[in-house]
Amino acid sequence: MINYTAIVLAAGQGKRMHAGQNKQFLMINDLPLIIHTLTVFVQDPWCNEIVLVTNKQENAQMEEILHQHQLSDRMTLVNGGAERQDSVYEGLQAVKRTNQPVFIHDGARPFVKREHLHQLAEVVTERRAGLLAVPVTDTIKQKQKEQLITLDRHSLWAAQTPQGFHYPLILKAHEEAKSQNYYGTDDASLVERLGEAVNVVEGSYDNMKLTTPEDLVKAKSYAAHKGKVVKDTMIRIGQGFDVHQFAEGRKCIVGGIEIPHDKGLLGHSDADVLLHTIADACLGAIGEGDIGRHFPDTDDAFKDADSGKLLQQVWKFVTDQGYELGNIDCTVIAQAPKMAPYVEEIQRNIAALLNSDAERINVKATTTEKLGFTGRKEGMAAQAVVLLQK
Ligand SMILES: Nc1ccn([C@@H]2O[C@H](COP(=O)(O)OP(=O)(O)OP(=O)(O)O)[C@@H](O)[C@H]2O)c(=O)n1
Ligand SMILES: C[C@](O)(CO)[C@H](O)COP(=O)(O)O
Repeated sequence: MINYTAIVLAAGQGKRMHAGQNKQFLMINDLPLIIHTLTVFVQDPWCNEIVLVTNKQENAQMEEILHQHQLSDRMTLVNGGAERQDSVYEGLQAVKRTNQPVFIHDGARPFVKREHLHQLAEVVTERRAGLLAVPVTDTIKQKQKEQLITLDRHSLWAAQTPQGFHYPLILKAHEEAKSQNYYGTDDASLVERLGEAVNVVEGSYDNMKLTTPEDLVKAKSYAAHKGKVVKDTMIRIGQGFDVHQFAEGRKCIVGGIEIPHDKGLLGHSDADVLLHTIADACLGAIGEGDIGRHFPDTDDAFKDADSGKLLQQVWKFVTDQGYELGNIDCTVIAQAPKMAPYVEEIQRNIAALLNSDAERINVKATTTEKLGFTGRKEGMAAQAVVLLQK
């Protein structure tokens, strides 16, 4: 997972839309245009910062619709400038996470696909600058006096947004353009002026920019038939529960961490009660049964197996189906050993196993007030809930 910041531009006037108001507020079926666009980023687990650039006169209206759609606390609002480029500059000033890729995106492009956002994040991380673009499909001609001269279509691409950059690079590009009073029609062109390569990620023709009334008709039809971002998100939830008894001469491994204790957990594998529970919750979420079905305790291959490796295999089933982690919440139930000193290390270890980050994983521990088998220190139990999304 690569975290990125999204600057979403909504401070224009939408004059070419001829709607008598900023096109960002126009309804595409049941949602305003800008809510469609923001939802893509709000729902992308890779996006951990959103800066929304608004028109000063429209602050109250924008705040109202953000509030209506429970998005107010997910983003920083900043006022834009006279031209798109001025608005981007204001957005850049408001970015807090300057050590991760920053994407600049038109609020008027509501249908960008998550897979392309992730490809862009990878390209920017490796090569500092990138943009989404598509090969042109019309024959493009250049007007020279009264004639149209045909250009070679094979080398022509239509630039889209987002365009993504290392923060210091795009800031420098904008500062240079500002000091020279140079205006370009996109951000990549400002970076090109510095002599830096901007790498292409082939996007989708669905990532249209709503500019004219005809575009609005197309967007409504697209949203109605297949592109409606809110309803297309698949969410799956799974829960797990597991118990292992204590035994002499065994290691006490919980969440992949060996915990000092006079007894360990008994099982066919390393008996990591917490990782088994999480694996079960993941399998439950994708409707794939439980770990007993995939790694039977009658199979010698799994004798003393490292449960971290089993969880990684389970996680591959999950990611092969296109899901990503929303979050995991789990509870270790044990009278002893004391778990609190190990909780953070366990969270980090689970995050590493799932190629995720520790903020998405919450591990709690409880005793059972000396009641039951855990209270009598005969064993340990664990529960987990996992949320997956794609
Ligand atoms: N001063 C400006 C101008 C444009 N934008 C934003 O940049 C995006 C792309 O610009 P465009 O499609 O040209 O939008 P408008 O400027 O609103 O449209 P028009 O040129 O027709 O007035 C839009 O999301 C728009 O809100 C902006 O934030 N600040
Ligand atoms: C940035 C852009 O969307 C890339 O295609 C485009 O250049 C914006 O142009 P606009 O005239 O400001 O809409």
